[in-house]
Amino acid sequence: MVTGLMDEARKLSIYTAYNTNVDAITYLKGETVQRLIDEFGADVVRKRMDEYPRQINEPLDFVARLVHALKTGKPMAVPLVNEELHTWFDSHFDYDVERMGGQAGIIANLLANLDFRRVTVYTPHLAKKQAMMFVPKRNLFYPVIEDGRLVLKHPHEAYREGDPIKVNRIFEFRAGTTFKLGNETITVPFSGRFIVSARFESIRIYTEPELKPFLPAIGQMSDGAILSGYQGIKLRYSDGKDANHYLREAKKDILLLKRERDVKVHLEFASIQNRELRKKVIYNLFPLVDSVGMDEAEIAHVLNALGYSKLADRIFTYNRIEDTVLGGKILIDEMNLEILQIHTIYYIMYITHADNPLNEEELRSSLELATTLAAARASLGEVSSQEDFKVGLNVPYNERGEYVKLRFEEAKRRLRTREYKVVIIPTRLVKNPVSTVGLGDTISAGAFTSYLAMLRKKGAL
Ligand SMILES: Nc1ncnc2c1ncn2[C@@H]1O[C@H](COP(=O)(O)OP(=O)(O)O)[C@@H](O)[C@H]1O
Ligand SMILES: O=P(O)(O)OC[C@H]1O[C@](O)(CO)[C@@H](O)[C@@H]1O
Ligand SMILES: [Mg+2]
Repeated sequence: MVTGLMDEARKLSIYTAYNTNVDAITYLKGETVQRLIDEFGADVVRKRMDEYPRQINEPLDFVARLVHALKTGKPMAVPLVNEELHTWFDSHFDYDVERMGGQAGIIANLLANLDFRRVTVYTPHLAKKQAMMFVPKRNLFYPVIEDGRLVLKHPHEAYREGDPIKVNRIFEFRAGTTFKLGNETITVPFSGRFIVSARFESIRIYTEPELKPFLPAIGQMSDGAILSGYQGIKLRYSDGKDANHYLREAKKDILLLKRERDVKVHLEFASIQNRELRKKVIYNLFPLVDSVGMDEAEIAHVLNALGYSKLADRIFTYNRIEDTVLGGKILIDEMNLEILQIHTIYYIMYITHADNPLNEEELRSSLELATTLAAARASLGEVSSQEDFKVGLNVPYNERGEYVKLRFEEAKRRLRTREYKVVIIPTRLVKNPVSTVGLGDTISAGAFTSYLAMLRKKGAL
């Protein structure tokens, strides 16, 4: 059934923007973490963990946030604001794997590999190295303006010498890894990734002014748009520009995309450490988009920014289904979203209003496709073809699958859900994933496009 749905989804044309980067991946071993802790001293690390730095200014900030992430097993991302630290990272870690990073880049490659009709990707900075990380597929395009006209070229033909390049450091951690923090023995509870996101002045999240007038045309030729990268906006820049400026432009972009055709827009949320910025992104952009996707740490952060700090703490600490449903209901109501998708390690959930054109079974099948796609990527490292997708079908549901369903039924009885459609599926979880970074992007791309495919079949797109 999901294979048939994938065939439908593949008929779509998708636009995706804004963020791409190079992910430099390190696979963390217990000894590596131990060495870091020993270098700074357990007490010093613990003290900095209590201070909970929101950005990385010096190596100790990194070590403290990394150890915190490992202790909770949560997917976290912390901005790196001090460019000089690259040298420190280089002296402490080997980066064997370099690959496409950033929601827009990952999703563009994925959908192109799955033979979608047309994938148009836009990223404001396209250095040669970045461009070459795009897959050599003929259905993949980058918009270029030539003689005042919109021309679609493959990213390999569209790079600009001299564009800045952004490198994020990814630390993949695995459940069961152990190390000691002083007397405390820490065992990592879940596999995941810790992202050190480069946040430097030179990288901006925006559409170049020459391209902007063509956004209505791009919207018109697309069945859906997947936008992300807003987490990369900084509150202030030295040239006087600020987050308000970039968010105003981001709002214009969405309205322009929708001008000629009410193209559905999905926003893939990513961790924003700064609460002020997080709030701005939520309040400015969520009301303009149709669909939002995020992970469990992110929904907790979002609810916190909206003032629901107790609920946020509960989700962050216990990840209970009932709390996530409650949080999801709050979010789709306050932001009037058409659909919200939350992915967690054990389950994926959709929440819509009761009048959504799709029925619960259809919504579930969209999530089934999403987890199958993620399982394929986790097994293989990359989904390079339609055939690869099928690998996901052989990955069993996680061992808590039945428990998840039970708790969900309980939650539905306890909470008022009549005005909503809430569906959940257990994840297909790969025991030894090649990597986990980008699996959430994969889930969201699979979920949103299959959702669109079903809407289209019903004449609701
Ligand atoms: N080993 C695995 N096998 C299959 N799916 C996984 C595995 N590990 C994580 N996932 C899925 O990937 C999601 C990660 O999403 P997210 O935290 O948004 O990552 P990213 O932002 O790096 O894409 C999890 O919520 C889970 O559903
Ligand atoms: O927030 P940034 O720096 O744009 O980075 C996003 C990060 O999220 C991912 O896209 C995974 O979701 C990584 O590939 C990337 O490093
Ligand atoms: Mg994510």
